Amino acid sequence: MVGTLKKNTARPVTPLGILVQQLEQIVSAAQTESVSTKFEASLNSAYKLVAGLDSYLEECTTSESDALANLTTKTQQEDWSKRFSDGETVKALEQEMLSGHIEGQLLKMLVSISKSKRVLEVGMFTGYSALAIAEALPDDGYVLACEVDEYVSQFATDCFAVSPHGKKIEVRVAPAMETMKQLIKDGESFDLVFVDADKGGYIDYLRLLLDSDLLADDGFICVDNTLLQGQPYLPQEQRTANGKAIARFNHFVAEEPRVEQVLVPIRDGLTIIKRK
Ligand SMILES: C[S@@+](CC[C@H](N)C(=O)[O-])C[C@H]1O[C@@H](n2cnc3c(N)ncnc32)[C@H](O)[C@@H]1O
Repeated sequence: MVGTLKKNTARPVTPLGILVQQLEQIVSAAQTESVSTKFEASLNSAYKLVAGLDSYLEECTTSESDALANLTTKTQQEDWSKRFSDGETVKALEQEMLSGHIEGQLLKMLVSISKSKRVLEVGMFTGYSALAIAEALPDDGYVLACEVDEYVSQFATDCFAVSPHGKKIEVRVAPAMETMKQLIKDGESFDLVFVDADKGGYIDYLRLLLDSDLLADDGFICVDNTLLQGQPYLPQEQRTANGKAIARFNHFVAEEPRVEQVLVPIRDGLTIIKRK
């Protein structure tokens, strides 16, 4: 039946998305204020410059697979706040956590260019990035996804089952730090580690990766949300707990002599890190 499924609209969670929303409000306020025609024209021009960017990136980037598009729709249709209030998820989750088309395609490119075969994901949610990465891996490639929440883990596993690449993904439901320590004991190592879980844990995850053999010698790490809605460079009093954690993490990375890194301003910021 058409029209019975709920599709929530995502709120902006990237510096660009927030800027577009703020400019929208200023453009609309300018219509009721007596501003000069020249000022209004410059404002509209600034608004168009930023408002068109995300959809242009979508247009110019290789399309996502049907499996990834369906996973996104399913994630948008879920009532995450009810799942949490009903006690089905252990954490308050939201559709905005899903990385999506552009970042997913970047991860796919990195996997395929680096010829990675084994990928560790720290923080899976409904599985968008895990499945995107799996799509770029060879047939014998492997993704181990760490996720603490049983509900999303099952949600993702159901989505993986309808993709031919789903068989490359193993999910471990436990705090990621526990899983990573066990993997070290088991002598496992990975070509790429994608960190996208609790922001307060980022420094510990990175330390563990650098102090152990969990990251292969020529492996690399991608860390998500390192722009955290602009909070790390905005005045300190505007920072949430996650904003403070990311500001500390970015500083830690910048001061860590064993690595080189680049913060790519895609979506909410993605830092790519490798050993020197
Ligand atoms: C931002 S979402 C991941 C999004 C996903 N990588 C994607 O691209 O669609 C973060 C996920 O990390 C999980 N998480 C948070 N803390 C965790 C922990 N300590 N160990 C494992 N997973 C954790 C949350 O339950 C949530 O599903």
